[in-house]
Amino acid sequence: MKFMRNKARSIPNTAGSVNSLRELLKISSPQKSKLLLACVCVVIVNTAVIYKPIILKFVIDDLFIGQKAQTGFYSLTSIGIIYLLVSLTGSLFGYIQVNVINAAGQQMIKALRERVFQTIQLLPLHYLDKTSSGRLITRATNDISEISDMYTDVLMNLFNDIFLLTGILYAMIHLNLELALVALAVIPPMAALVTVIKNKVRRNFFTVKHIIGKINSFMAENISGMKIIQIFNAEKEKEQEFKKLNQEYFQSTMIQVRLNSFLRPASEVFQSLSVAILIWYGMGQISNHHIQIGLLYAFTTYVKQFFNPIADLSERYTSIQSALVSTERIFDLLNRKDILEDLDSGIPMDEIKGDIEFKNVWFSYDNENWILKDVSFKISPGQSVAFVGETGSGKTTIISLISGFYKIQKGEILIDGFNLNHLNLRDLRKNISVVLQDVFLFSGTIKSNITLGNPIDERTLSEAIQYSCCDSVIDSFPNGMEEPVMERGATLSAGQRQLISFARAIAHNPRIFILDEATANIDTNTEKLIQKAIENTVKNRTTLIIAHRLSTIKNADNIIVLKNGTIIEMGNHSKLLQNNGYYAELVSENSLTNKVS
Ligand SMILES: Nc1ncnc2c1ncn2[C@@H]1O[C@H](COP(=O)(O)OP(=O)(O)OP(=O)(O)O)[C@@H](O)[C@H]1O
Repeated sequence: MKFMRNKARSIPNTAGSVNSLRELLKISSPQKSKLLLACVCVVIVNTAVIYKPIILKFVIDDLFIGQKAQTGFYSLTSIGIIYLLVSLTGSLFGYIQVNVINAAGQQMIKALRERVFQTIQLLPLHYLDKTSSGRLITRATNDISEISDMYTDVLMNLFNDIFLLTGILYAMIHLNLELALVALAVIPPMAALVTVIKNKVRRNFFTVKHIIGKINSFMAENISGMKIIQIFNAEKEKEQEFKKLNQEYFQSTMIQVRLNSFLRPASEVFQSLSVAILIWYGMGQISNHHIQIGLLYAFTTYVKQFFNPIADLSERYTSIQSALVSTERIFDLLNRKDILEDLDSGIPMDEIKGDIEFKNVWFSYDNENWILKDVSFKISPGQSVAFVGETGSGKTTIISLISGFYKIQKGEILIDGFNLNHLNLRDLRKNISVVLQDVFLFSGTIKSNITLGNPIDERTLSEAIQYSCCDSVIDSFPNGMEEPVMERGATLSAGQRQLISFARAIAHNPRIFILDEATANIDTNTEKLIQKAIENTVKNRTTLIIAHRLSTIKNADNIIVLKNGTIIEMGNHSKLLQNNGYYAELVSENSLTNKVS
C-alpha cells in the first residue's frame, strides 16, 4: 500500500504541470505591470517581424512586376524609410522586452527562493528525519535555477513564439488560404511526433532530478563525514558509490541528450519539406498565373519564420519540461502546509514559570514501536532533574518532546499546567535553551553564534560570557568576540564549542534549560570550566540534564532512571542508592563517569 502511494505520487502528469504553472503565475502577480509591458513589447516586435515580408511583397509584386508609379508614399525611398523604421521599432521594443522580462523573472525567482527557505525552516523534525538534506538542497538550488532559466529565457520566448506563429498564420491565411494550407501540410505529422516524445522527456526528467538529489545528498554527507572517511581509508569505497550514482546520472542525461538532439533536426526536416512542397505547388500556380512571384517569396519567408520558432520551441522543449518538473517538485514542497510547523497560533505565553509535567505519556516515532511507555513525572519551577539510563532508553526523546518537536500519541505534557499541544510554540521555545552533546556552530563569528541574530544587549551578553566561563576562550582569540567561526565550528575544540554553547544558552535567558551532557573527554581544566558553567546556568531555572557524569547527577534535585522507555526509578542520589536498585548498580559498576566530583 505504501509502495502504491509513493508510486502514484512520482508518476508525472500534465495536470500537475498545469497546477504548478498556475502557482508560478500566482507568485509572479506582483510583477503584473512588468509582464504586461513585456507583452505589449512582444506584440510590437512581432508585428514588425510580420510586416517586413509584406513590405517586400509590395515592392516585388506592385512596384517591380505591377509597375505601380513610384511616387510620393510609394517611392522606393519612402518605402525604404518605412522598412527601416519598422525594423528599428522592432529592435527597440525587443530591447525593452528583454530587460523588463528579465527583471520580472529575477524578482519572481527571488521571492520563490525565499519561500522555499521559509518552508524548509518550518519543516517539522519528523519530516526532516526521513528526508535527505540533498533533496531539499536540490529544491533550493537546481530546481530554482531551472525555473529561473525557463522564466527568463524560455517563457518570454515562448510567448513571443506563440504570438509570432499566430501572426504568421493569420498573415498567410489572409494572403492566400490555399497556399497557407499547402505550407502547413506537414504540421499534423510533426505534432504526432512531438506528442510521442513528450512523455518520454517528462518521465526522464523526474529520474534525472531524483538522481541529482541523491548526488547532492551524497556530497553533503561525505563532505561532513570526510574526517571519518579519511581515518578509515574509505575513500575507494566511497568513490565506487559515487561512480555508481554518477553513472546513473550520466545514463539518464544521455537519454535527454538523444531526445534533445533529435528534435531540432526533425523540425528542420519538416521545414525543408514544407518549403519544397510550397515551391513545387507555388511554381505551378505562378505558371497558371494564379499567383505572383512576390507572394511565393513572402510565403517562403513566412514558412522559414514559422518553423524557426517551432525549431526553437522543440529545442527548448526539454528545458521547458525540465523546468515544469522542477516547478512541480518545488510546489510539492511549498504546498505541504499540512505538515508545516504552526509556530504562531496557540496560547501565548510571554514568560513561563518552568513547571513541567508528563502524565502517562506514550510516544512512538513511527506509530508502531513505543519509545516511551506510560511515562509520568513532575518537575517544579527551578528544579534540576537528571535523566539516567542505558543508550536508547528514551532520554533524548523526552527532551525533544518538551521542545514540541514531536506530538505524543497518548497522555499529556503540561507546561505551567497547559497542554503543550495548545501552546504557542514560538513562545514556548523562547523560554527554552539547549546545550547538546554535539554542539552546532554556524559560520560567522563567536558573537553571532551566541546571539543567533537575536537582539541581546551588551550587558546580558557579557554576563552570559562570564557565567558560561567563556571569557577565557574569547580572550584567547586575537579578534575576541568577532573571531571568525567556520562551518560547524570546525576550527574550534570540543571544549571551546561547549563553552560557547553555554554562553548561547545563558544569553537567551531561558526558564527551561536542557543539557545533553557531553561524553567526550575534555581536559581537566576545561572540564572544570564546563562544570562551573553548568552550575551557573542551572541557578533559578528548571533544568533537565541527560547526565553522564556522576558529579552532575549527584547535584540534581531529582534523578529519573529510564529503561526501555519506562521510568524504573525516581529520587535523589542518596535515596536511589538506598533503594539499591538499577541506579545503585550503575554507580557501583562505575558506568557513570566519575569526573570532577
Ligand atoms: N528521529 C527518530 N526516528 C525514529 N526513531 C528514533 C529517532 N530518534 C530516536 N529514535 C529511537 O528511539 C529510541 C530512543 O532514542 P533516544 O535518542 O531517545 O535514546 P537515548 O536514551 O537518548 O539514547 P543515548 O543515550 O544513546 O543518546 C531508540 O531506539 C532510537 O532508535
